Amino acid sequence: MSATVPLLSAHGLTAGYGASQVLFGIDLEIASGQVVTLLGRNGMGKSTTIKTLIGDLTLRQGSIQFGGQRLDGLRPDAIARLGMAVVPEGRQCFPNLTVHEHLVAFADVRNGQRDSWNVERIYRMFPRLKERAQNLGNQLSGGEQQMLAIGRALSTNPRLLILDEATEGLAPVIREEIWQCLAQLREAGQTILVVDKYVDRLVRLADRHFILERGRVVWQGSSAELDSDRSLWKTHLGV
Ligand SMILES: Nc1ncnc2c1ncn2[C@@H]1O[C@H](COP(=O)(O)OP(=O)(O)OP(=O)(O)O)[C@@H](O)[C@H]1O
Repeated sequence: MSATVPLLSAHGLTAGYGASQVLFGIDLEIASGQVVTLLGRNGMGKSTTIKTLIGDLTLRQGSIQFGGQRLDGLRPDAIARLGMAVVPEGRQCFPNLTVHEHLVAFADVRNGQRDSWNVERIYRMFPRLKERAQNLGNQLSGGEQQMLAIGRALSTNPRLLILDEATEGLAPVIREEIWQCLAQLREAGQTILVVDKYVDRLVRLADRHFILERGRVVWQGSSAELDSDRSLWKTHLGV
């Protein structure tokens, strides 16, 4: 736990879908500049936690503080404006917008922020997007769409970048490009929350990990702790 106030602090999150409760009191903290993961087998509540953090799903109990502000009850667009950007599962690029249009349409330069993400900086991170600048969203490969989804999220200059299964369905070489990009973002001080299943890669990328099981955090710790205890991998992650 960091000595300073965390960028994100969630306590006792309870949420679900209709009559079905999925989260049973999730506690989560992310310090500024940290890369944190949510791990767990399929259906354990990782995406539901993210949907609750970004306001897509109603928080039933508990509280969320982000950058010193309470988020409970705020709409997703208000939460996004406070600096939370999500790269969702399935990427969701617009078929009729060009790559360039995607990167300028949502751009937001936060006041006084140095080194902000403008379109040139995003093209430097993803040279392939520059080559494809005038192509439409539906003309891109899966990997290019994923890079665009990350670039679009960065264009809002988020304080917290959230990736939900960002490497799902990508070829190993493209997946590695995405990991490299996240490593560069980490070097640049970007705070990131990642959901993904490649634990062996995530222990090299991230600082801390939270393992979910049936809507509860059953373990949290550092990469070194997770790396050195393979029984956790077997028991909770099935790897
Ligand atoms: N829209 C929905 N309506 C009803 N139940 C849902 C909905 N989305 C998810 N669930 C259920 O909530 C539980 C948690 O799902 P969630 O997607 O959060 O899991 P996850 O840990 O992200 O796993 P996965 O890797 O499979 O996405 C599962 O039992 C799932 O079936």
